Amino acid sequence: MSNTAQTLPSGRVALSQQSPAIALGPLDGRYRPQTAVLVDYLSEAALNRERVHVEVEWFIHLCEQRALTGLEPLSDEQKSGLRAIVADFDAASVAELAEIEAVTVHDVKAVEYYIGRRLPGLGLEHLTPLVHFACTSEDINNLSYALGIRDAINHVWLPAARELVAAVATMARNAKATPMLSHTHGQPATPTTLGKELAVFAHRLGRQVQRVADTEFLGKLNGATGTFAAHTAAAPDTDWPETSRSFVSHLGLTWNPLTTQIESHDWQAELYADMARFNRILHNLCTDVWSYISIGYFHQIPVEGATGSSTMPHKVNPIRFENAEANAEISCSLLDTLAATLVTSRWQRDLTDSSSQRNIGVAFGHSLLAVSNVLKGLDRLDVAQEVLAEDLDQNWEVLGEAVQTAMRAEAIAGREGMDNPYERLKELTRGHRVDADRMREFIAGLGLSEDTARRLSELGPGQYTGLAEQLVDRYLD
Ligand SMILES: O=C(O)C[C@H](Nc1ncnc2c1ncn2[C@@H]1O[C@H](COP(=O)(O)O)[C@@H](O)[C@H]1O)C(=O)O
Repeated sequence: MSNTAQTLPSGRVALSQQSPAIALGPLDGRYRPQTAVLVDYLSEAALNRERVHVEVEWFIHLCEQRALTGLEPLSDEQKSGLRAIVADFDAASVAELAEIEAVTVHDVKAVEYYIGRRLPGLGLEHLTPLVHFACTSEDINNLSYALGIRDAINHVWLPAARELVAAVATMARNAKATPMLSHTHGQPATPTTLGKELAVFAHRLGRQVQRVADTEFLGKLNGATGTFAAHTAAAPDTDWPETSRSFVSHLGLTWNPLTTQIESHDWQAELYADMARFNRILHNLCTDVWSYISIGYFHQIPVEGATGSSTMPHKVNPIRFENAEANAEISCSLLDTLAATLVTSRWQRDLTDSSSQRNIGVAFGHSLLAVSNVLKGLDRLDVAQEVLAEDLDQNWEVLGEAVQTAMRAEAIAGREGMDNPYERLKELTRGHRVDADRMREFIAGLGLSEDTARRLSELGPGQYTGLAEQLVDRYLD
């Protein structure tokens, strides 16, 4: 249903009819400055440009391979003329394709005609039947998507994700020796360091980034039902599987030899599962940092001129982390849907993948937005050392674990009087606040060996951080 009226029934201006066009979705509207970079790889226009690219390269490949009687390798001039169709693809090309597609009602057929229109200018009119030769649309589509997704990953998503991992790792190193009370189950627990906790996130995110970087981008070109039927009917003497393999490899993709009409999309499902996992770990980082901000462990550095709350002037809200949470969730829901549905296609094909793959850029865009907001948010955090120290000092009972474990070691070494260590510490600490004096007095009265007693007496909650600092040094990449 289209609404072409300039005015709505309410008398309001029809925003849908304004020029320049007003976006429906936030990625092309409010958030466009952060996400426009993906338009070059994952927009419909980029898909069509990639389709032109694949058709042109297949045309050149068939000539180079002399795959049909009468074909000769093209001259350098002819090849660069063909490749210029791809290089020069612009807004006018988008409009022309739309005009052709309005007639064909078939997007890939429109690309074929678009290229065909340009062959006379290159002295190649006699080779018009070679455009889209023996191809089904999916031969072109799967390769075009694989190339667009690969480039979006390599040129956009991975650099952003790596920048984020590096930023978290830098924060982790800077805070590797900053003691912090832990909160397992939300309750005071064995202290750690802020840096070690951030290192966990850098490590986790880094693993997912590596999985994404290792993605195998598969492609196929084998005709309407994956059998090279049309190819062999037309030219039985050509080694079509090899011609297909060398073509797909020449594009920089991994050849998939066994498919139905469609490339099975399993590699996409694998990639989206990894990206979704990255988003979820990022979401976990956001909610942890948000919580640390809320209990004062981080100060947020106010942005000059910015407003926190429209009514409460004192506030600096953690909006970057909240925005990232929402965008990570939306990205995950799209990635999950794509991963779950793309692996299924009825019999030799149904067209659901065509419609759902049009949202790949949206899924990537929301993930990119989440990453960009976390980067901005982290950049405006200061560690509130005094709050961290004060919280540790209020929770001396967390040393109960240290004392009971040292007592066990003493008992195993044969020292008398070390009975029921856990129970004795439980009696002292469970549900009670224990201050420094009480804990030290208790330790002094235990009858520990001189060495252990000295070591424990030097321990406060701020020193009971185990190997946290060394773990950051040794294991954070
Ligand atoms: O090579 C072929 O085309 C073979 C054909 N299968 C198709 N394969 C790929 N694309 C096809 C197919 N069929 C339609 N279309 C065109 O896909 C477009 C779907 O539009 P949208 O739902 O917006 O993604 C829209 O442009 C459709 O016209 C078959 O019969 O098996």
